[in-house]
Amino acid sequence: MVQKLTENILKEVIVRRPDESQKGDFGHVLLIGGNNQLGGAILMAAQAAVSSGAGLTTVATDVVNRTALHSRTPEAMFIDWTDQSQLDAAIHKSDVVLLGPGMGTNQFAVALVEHVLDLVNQEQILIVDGSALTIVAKENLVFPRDTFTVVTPHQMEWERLSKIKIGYQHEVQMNEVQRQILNIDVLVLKQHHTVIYSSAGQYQLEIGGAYQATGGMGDTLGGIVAAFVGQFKRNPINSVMAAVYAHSAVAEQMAQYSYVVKPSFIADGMGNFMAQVQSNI
Ligand SMILES: NC(=O)C1=CN([C@@H]2O[C@H](COP(=O)(O)OP(=O)(O)OC[C@H]3O[C@@H](n4cnc5c(N)ncnc54)[C@H](OP(=O)(O)O)[C@@H]3O)[C@@H](O)[C@H]2O)[C@@H](O)CC1
Ligand SMILES: Nc1ncnc2c1ncn2[C@@H]1O[C@H](COP(=O)(O)OP(=O)(O)O)[C@@H](O)[C@H]1O
Ligand SMILES: [Mg+2]
Repeated sequence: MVQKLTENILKEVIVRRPDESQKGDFGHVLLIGGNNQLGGAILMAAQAAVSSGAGLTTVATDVVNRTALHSRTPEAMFIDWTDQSQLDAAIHKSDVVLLGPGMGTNQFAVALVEHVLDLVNQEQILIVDGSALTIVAKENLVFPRDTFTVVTPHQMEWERLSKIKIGYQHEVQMNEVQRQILNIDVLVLKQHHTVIYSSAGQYQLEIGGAYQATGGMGDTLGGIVAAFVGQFKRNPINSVMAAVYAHSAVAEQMAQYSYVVKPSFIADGMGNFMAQVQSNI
């Protein structure tokens, strides 16, 4: 049975930060993506991660994106994704890896996805989105069994992965067997009124709307999810659900005075939104 995802999830997850704390306590997030054509995707994810409270954010991307990253989000660190030793060191240091926004699907991207799936360990959280999902589907790769894995496909990406056609992707299709075969811990099946499947049950978002139908909206969600699971560590499933709710709640607020809501505006609105939630506790 699909349950309604309510705003209560926000208060459960977004808690006051302890005074005795430092950036290392709020998650080191590594974002991997952005080829020489789709750099915007990883830039949006980076902006969203920083604005949603990731303690440290590193971006492994094509070198062509370095200046844009530094000028848009100087809080983020840069790694040239062809530098294998730097990349491996960054993967080892991170608490959360977001793999795929704007990555493209060429041979280099395929090898990179294989490498990252191989290297992540059981203490980390892996989020797979965008091109990386298309690669996993096309190359018949498997998600790591021991790493907590969150996937955030839109309906076509989910069709590629699960082989379930759009229109047949209702709740009974994502059962325990599929979860085990695909090694997915949380499936965020993005659509109008996104559905989230996990061992906690099936939850449907009932907020958000067509003002979100613009390129980069999912890339931004990926950054928010990464920041939330990185800093709110108590219950990763709840943290993913809170991220999904917050993303659309901010969009809904902005849609009151904007016909379309730019993904990067949602990123910028996150800090204020999270403060509102926390002060209402
Ligand atoms: N600024 C940037 O750098 C941006 C970079 N981006 C990056 O680009 C990469 C490719 O991602 P992608 O989603 O754009 O393309 P792809 O995986 O081919 O899927 C599209 C195909 O699926 C179909 N489709 C059916 N249902 C659908 C649904 N509910 N939602 C969406 N599509 C749906 C759809 O059908 P159609 O719209 O044609 O009817 C079409 O045939 C990825 O890494 C992403 O991060 C983008 O974020 C944009 C901004
Ligand atoms: N009509 C809509 N109503 C509500 N949410 C929408 C609508 N269209 C798109 N979205 C949301 O926007 C995001 C789109 O993700 P995705 O397709 O991955 O975008 P991109 O890859 O361009 O960043 C998802 O979170 C989806 O739920
Ligand atoms: Mg996407």
